[in-house]
Amino acid sequence: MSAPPVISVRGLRTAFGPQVVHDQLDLEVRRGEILGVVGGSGTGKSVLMRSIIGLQQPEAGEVEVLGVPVTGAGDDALLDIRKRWGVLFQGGALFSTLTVAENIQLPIREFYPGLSPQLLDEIAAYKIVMSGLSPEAGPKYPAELSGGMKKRAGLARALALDPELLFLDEPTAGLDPIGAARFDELTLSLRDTLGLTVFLITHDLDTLYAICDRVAVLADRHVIAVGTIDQLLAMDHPWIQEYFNGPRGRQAAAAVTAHPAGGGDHVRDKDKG
Ligand SMILES: Nc1ncnc2c1ncn2[C@@H]1O[C@H](COP(=O)(O)OP(=O)(O)OP(=O)(O)O)[C@@H](O)[C@H]1O
Repeated sequence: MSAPPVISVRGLRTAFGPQVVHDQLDLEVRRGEILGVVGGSGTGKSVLMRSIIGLQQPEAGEVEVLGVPVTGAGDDALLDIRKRWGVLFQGGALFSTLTVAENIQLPIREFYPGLSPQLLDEIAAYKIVMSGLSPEAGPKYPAELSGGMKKRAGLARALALDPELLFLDEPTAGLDPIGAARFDELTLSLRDTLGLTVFLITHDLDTLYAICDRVAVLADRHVIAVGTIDQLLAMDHPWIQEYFNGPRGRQAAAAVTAHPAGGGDHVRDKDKG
């Protein structure tokens, strides 16, 4: 019997006034996988993430996360489940008036108000190192960080409560290719060492090839396909073909073939198994 999905979305319908963003959208995310979510600009990837984490109430449909219904859940149920996921929003969403360490401590204080300042400092220092920042980043303010450091600080905050599930909204956007590849490696190694499930919105084809186990494609207001890249390539949907088989897609595929030590092998090997 297969394990229950970590995220289950059924029949989701989301609208803003007359604009219907999702209709009859279904999606399942499996435990331990890195699921890439792609789609043209404005197809509703971020809105989908917000619906899954209870920030956007759908007009219809059901969302379950870690076996807990999110749609229509009361504040108490949501509070309990929010502890079990971490979110890196687009742009990092760090509080500019707080240091990196204070940003990381914020969700911990919210859920565990009795912790001593010393313990909070220790936890923040641990998350900072875990996210690939140097310890000196702790007392810095977001304005003093580079784009890549901001992403890592946002990641450290997302990891603050030792989540089982991580949501990443365009984590490599705005990073140079080397910084983006390093962030991909970090995501992969955190998934492997912490046993995380990762819901990853991205436009970055290199990320998809390098670290995603499966990819969900959003178009026409729903998920039109989910599968490994090889499985998607076998479909004749025009957007999928243009996206993965266009010049950038072919370049990303070639990069994985040229550097077989990267995560792409892991994707393909896993698929074969
Ligand atoms: N709070 C809101 N109020 C009204 N419309 C919204 C709101 N949030 C999102 N939308 C609309 O929903 C649609 C989907 O937005 P979303 O941000 O999910 O797209 P996306 O697929 O993540 O795009 P991108 O790849 O450009 O980030 C867009 O047309 C957007 O304008």
